Parts: sequence; structure tokens; C-alpha cells
Amino acid sequence: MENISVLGAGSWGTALAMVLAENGHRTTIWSHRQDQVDEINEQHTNAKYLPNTVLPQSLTATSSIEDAVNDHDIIVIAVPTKAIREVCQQFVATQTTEKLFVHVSKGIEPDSLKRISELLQEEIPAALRSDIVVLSGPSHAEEVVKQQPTTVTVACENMVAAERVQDAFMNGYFRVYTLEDVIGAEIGGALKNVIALAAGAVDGLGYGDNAKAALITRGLAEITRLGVKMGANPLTFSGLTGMGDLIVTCTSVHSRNWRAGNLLGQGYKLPEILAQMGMVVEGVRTAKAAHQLAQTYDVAMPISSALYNVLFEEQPPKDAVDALMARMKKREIDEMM
Ligand SMILES: NC(=O)C1=CN([C@@H]2O[C@H](COP(=O)(O)OP(=O)(O)OC[C@H]3O[C@@H](n4cnc5c(N)ncnc54)[C@H](OP(=O)(O)O)[C@@H]3O)[C@@H](O)[C@H]2O)C=CC1
Ligand SMILES: O=C(CO)COP(=O)(O)O
Repeated sequence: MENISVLGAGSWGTALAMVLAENGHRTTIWSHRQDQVDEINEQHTNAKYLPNTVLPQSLTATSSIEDAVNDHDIIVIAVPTKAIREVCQQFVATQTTEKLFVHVSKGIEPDSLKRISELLQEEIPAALRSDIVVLSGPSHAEEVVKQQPTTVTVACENMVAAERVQDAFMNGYFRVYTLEDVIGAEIGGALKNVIALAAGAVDGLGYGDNAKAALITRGLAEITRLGVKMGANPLTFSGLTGMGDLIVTCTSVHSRNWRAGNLLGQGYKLPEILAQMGMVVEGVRTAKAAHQLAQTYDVAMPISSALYNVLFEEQPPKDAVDALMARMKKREIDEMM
């Protein structure tokens, strides 16, 4: 059995901590809010993020990031992308021994255009980390906590580390695959949120299944184009961290990105949408990064660009769809690479 802590007590951190505790590992969850720590320890609930869910009695919470890191061997980082650096800076200051890190966040940092494993490499000195493993795939917390069949992938160049994480998480309802392609896993996981916002918007506009299928397929084409230029294996994008996650996020009412996009399509403004979501909508920030990545790598990303224009240039969603449909005619497959 492993000794594991999860940093971040939102919906995904809590759901993953439940899987680990149910698998029999000594599992601790860290929250920066003492009221939430008390709720988890005393009532075994996390009502804000996972209503109607009872947490395992064996899952304990702490507000001490020092204890959460130093008392455990595997550290799962489950905070939104924008909080990654700040959280790392808090624990690195007190960390004494090398740990295996797993990250489960899906985003790209705007401006630096760094993937999350790159942020972790920058923030955690090499002497304090053995490996960094990415856990990604089609997996809404709301279904995982109901123990509904779910598949994810853990990516790391070091297969020994990937298999250790696979063994820690895997059980009868949570099936874990391994992968060596860290870049592909991170690009697929981050960029699918941008396409999911667009998919929500076309639903909010009242368009149908044809439009949705077009967005998913052409969205995957532009994610693949970018990922391959960044060094990913193209086959990764037809796997769980690519197509799999794109399907679930573009079609599920659980998706915060889809829901935010849906409200955009209905005419709501971004600030009011984010205020009412109350949970992270990673695709908004990643849309900025995608816009910059498309320029940096000279890759056509028309759907991501259209979404960027809607989010940050006040283009009405319907005009953005009309502009996508009116693009110059293309060959389908030549455009993939
Ligand atoms: N939800 C899901 O089903 C899935 C989510 N993911 C990914 O997991 C990551 C986390 O998402 P999720 O759990 O859903 O997000 P939530 O919005 O549900 O929760 C985020 C958590 O991080 C905490 N947090 C935010 N900023 C800080 C900070 N600066 N310091 C400490 N804690 C902080 C929040 O605390 P507070 O309550 O105080 O705001 C909250 O506990 C995202 O990248 C997401 O894309 C991946 C797969 C599935
Ligand atoms: O990544 C997810 C499912 O795999 C969660 O997506 P949302 O952040 O859109 O809810």
C-alpha cells in the first residue's frame, strides 16, 4: 500500500482521493481552507464540490501543506493550472525528501506557453522529485464518485513510475492505461477544454448534432496538428487523452467547459458565466494560450481562434460560426498534419 497525498480538494482532487482511499492506500487530502478540512474530517463530505457524496472514513484532510507533502511518498497535484506555481512554491519551501509527483490538471500557462509538467519542473528542484506523471482522460468527478466505469491514462517517459501510479489508482471501476507520450497527453487534455467551450456554444446557439460532430472532428484535427509540431506522437490523439476526453467534455452536462460555452451561445457574457460556475473553467485561460501557440508554431487552429474571438474580442458566437463555415475550401486529410 502507498502513502499518498492529494493537493487540492475541489471536485477532481476529492474524487481521486476517494479512489485511492477505497483502494486501501493511506490517503490525505490537502485544502487551503480550514472549514473544508474540518468538514471532510468530521462529516466525511465535501458539499460544495461533490454534493450528496459520502467520503470514505479513512480519507483524512489537512490544511498543513508541509505535512501533506513531507509525510507522504506520492503527491497528486489537483489544483487549477493557474494555482500550480503558487502551490508548488508553498511546499517546496518546506519539502525535505524526494517525491513522486502526479498531476491531473488540464491547462497550458498563457504567455510562457508551458505545459503543466514543465511548470512542475521549473518550480520543484530536481533533487526533490523522482518523476512527474500525468493522469488524464475522459473522467468526470461526478461519475467517478458513483463508481461508474471510467478509463484514464498515466503518462511518463519512465514506465516504472507510470506503472506504480497505474497500480495505485487501478480498480474495478477505474481502469488505468500507461503511455510514454507526456506532450501528447498534456496537449490533448488542455486543448480539449477549448473545443468543449466551442461545443457548448453551438449547443447554446441551438445548432444540432451535425455541428457538434464537426467541432469534435475538426477540433481533434487542429489539436493533433499543434501537438505533432510540439513533438507529440500523432497516435496519442486518437486515445483516451485525446479523442476520449474530447468526446466526454464536448457532450457531457457535467463539463464545466461545455456548460460555460452553452451559456456563451445563449448570449451571456463571460464575467457573469464565470461568476455563476463557482468551479474552474480551464478552457478560458487555455484559449489564450492556444491563440498564442497557434502563432508560435504557425499552425492553423480555426476553432480555437474563433473561440478566442468570442471570449476576448466580443465577436458574437453566431458570427464566429458563420466565419468558420465561410473559410476557404480545404482538403480534409492534407490538413491533418
Ligand atoms: N472535475 C473534474 O471532473 C476533472 C477536473 N480535471 C482537472 O483538474 C483540475 C482541478 O479541477 P477541479 O478539481 O475540477 O477544480 P475545482 O474548481 O472543482 O476545485 C479547485 C480546487 O483547487 C483549490 N484552489 C484553487 N486555487 C488554489 C490555490 N491558489 N491554492 C490552493 N488551492 C487552490 C480550490 O479551492 P477553493 O475552494 O478555495 O476555491 C478547490 O479546492 C483542473 O485542471 C481540471 O481541468 C481533470 C479531470 C476531471
Ligand atoms: O476533464 C474533464 C473530464 O475529463 C472535466 O472537464 P470540465 O473541466 O469541463 O468539467
